[in-house]
Amino acid sequence: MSIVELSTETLPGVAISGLTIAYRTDAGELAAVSDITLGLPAGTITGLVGESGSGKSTLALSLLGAVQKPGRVTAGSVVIDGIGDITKLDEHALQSVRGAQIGYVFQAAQNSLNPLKTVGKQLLDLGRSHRVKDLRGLLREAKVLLSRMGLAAERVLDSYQHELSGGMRQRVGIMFALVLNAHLLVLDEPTTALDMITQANILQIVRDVHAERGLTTLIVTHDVGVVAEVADRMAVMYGGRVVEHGQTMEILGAPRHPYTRGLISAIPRLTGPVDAAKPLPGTPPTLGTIPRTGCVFRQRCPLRMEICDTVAPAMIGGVACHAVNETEQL
Ligand SMILES: Nc1ncnc2c1ncn2[C@@H]1O[C@H](COP(=O)(O)OP(=O)(O)OP(=O)(O)O)[C@@H](O)[C@H]1O
Repeated sequence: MSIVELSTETLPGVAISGLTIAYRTDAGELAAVSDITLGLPAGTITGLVGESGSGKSTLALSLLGAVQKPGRVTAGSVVIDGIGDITKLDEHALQSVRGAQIGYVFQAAQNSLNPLKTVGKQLLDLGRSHRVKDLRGLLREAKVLLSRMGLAAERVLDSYQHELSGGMRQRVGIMFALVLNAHLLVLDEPTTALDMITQANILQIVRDVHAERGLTTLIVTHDVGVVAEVADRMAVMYGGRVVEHGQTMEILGAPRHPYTRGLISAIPRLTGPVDAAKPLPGTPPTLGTIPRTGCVFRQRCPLRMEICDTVAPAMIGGVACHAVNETEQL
């Protein structure tokens, strides 16, 4: 195996359509992700951003067919080029695509290694579980990736989790996500809990590996700064819905949805007055308090209109907001 050059036709794009994912709770089955339609164009990095509880991880898990009980996909599809609708695959088929075609690094990847086995041993386990015949080739590929990420490959493969720093474990997680040559990469909060320098370093690695390998990447984060740093495109989630999506530079330069505007003006700047950052008033909804009719953002919205109480705004031109759509049509 080696790092391969891919033509754009072979890259897997993803089409999420009308996707709804609900969790069973004491109060009944409640949607954590509601009617999301979103494309991840082949070869791009998409940043999925939103506050805690907005449904980002649930959406990311659905790309791997890995939504866990008590959760389930209740409507819609996730079609990955070359794989098909992942929501329709059985567990056996899912196990063979996970890792091999879809690489992933989940939240808390820093603690997800097996503490009792060296990294190298875990790599061989991964290879065997995917019936890789050339295990030497797999080790070679892992070493290439680890060195590429600035690590002493031999030493890392011989190490146990506790012998590696948080940033090193994170890079090991990325190696595991890519070593089977996956072309779709899902990263959930890959830099949370890392210091600024290590965070910048990991993001640089994500950008480089993405470009070198021609990946399609989804990066989940609560940090708009991370999106600004790496993502070509971005999608903003609130209360289980995507409220705005498009090119990162366009959205950051001129956010249209009132929630996106709030998110961006809440970021403290390095320059300028220290009190210039304006936190969004109010708190985001939880699974039990997401409004089930009308707009999910209306309780915190400065542009609220009567229709927002009863009708969920459709996504028009990349933004789902009655007020914005009305103003832009004038
Ligand atoms: N196993 C579960 N059972 C019940 N509810 C769940 C479960 N997992 C998540 N939820 C709920 O679904 C909603 C979305 O959670 P999710 O983890 O997808 O959000 P998130 O945006 O990724 O947040 P965070 O950044 O805090 O992980 C939340 O209200 C959460 O409490």
